Amino acid sequence: MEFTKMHGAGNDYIYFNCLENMIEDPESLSIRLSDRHFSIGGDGIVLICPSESADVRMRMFNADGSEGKMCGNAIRCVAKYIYDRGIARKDDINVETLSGIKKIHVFAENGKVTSATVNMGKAAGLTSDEITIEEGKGKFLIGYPMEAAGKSWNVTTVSMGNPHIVTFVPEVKDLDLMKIGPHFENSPLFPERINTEFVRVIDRTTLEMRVWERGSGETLACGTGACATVTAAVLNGHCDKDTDVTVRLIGGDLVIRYTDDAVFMTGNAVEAFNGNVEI
Ligand SMILES: N[C@H](CCC[C@H](N)C(=O)O)C(=O)O
Repeated sequence: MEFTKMHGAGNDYIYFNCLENMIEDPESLSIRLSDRHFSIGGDGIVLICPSESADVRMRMFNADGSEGKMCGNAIRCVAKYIYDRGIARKDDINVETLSGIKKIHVFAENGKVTSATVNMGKAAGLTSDEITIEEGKGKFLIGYPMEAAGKSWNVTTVSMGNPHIVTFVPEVKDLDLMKIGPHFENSPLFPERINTEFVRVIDRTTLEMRVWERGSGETLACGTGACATVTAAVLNGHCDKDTDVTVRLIGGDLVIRYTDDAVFMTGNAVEAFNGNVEI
């Protein structure tokens, strides 16, 4: 089957056009194809499916086969995919996700999308299924002391349609995420597991972030994670609302604007290559 390899700020997925036919067992396919040595390689796969209520429906699967409820970097690439191919050649595109319909405004040059701004919806607290801490159900937990990897960390909980915790640290470069990441991801505090962002505040409009993603490990960028990061920074007094904040990630920058009604994310969308794979 034909696939397209795309990335947003280096968060790379393998995309399949499922508008005509569905892929069986996407969970196993994601595990197999995400392997960076024995297959195409990626942070997971993304299926572009028909929708009754939007231009298309996005289903994304992490590298471990688990299905994510929302993916910020992937949704920009889905908008690029359908714009560039004339499936929906318009500046404002709607994409259905497991976390509702998201609106994407695309920026194109010579008929090809280069970047997009996504209305990621309203930031919220984690749902009662996502967290076992009573006071954290449905509300932001701000600076909650959490034990992980033999240390205590102050974390802030944020849902962007998928669950995140954000912790502010003096330095991110020296963190051994391969070692500590799984302790956060699999903490018993989060029954559906958790995405974790480690953040250094550079100034009121610039943050540096690394992420350990649920189901994919450390990725070069996380769109929902960058939105959770700026939300947590506003809640902790490090940044201002209604202001563009640049989140510096290993794979590139994302510009995030937190407002009380919605979080907006702007970033690139890049097509790397096309190919065919036995599925
Ligand atoms: N690992 C996430 C999904 C991918 C999110 C991330 N890649 C993004 O760009 O938002 C989860 O299971 O909730």
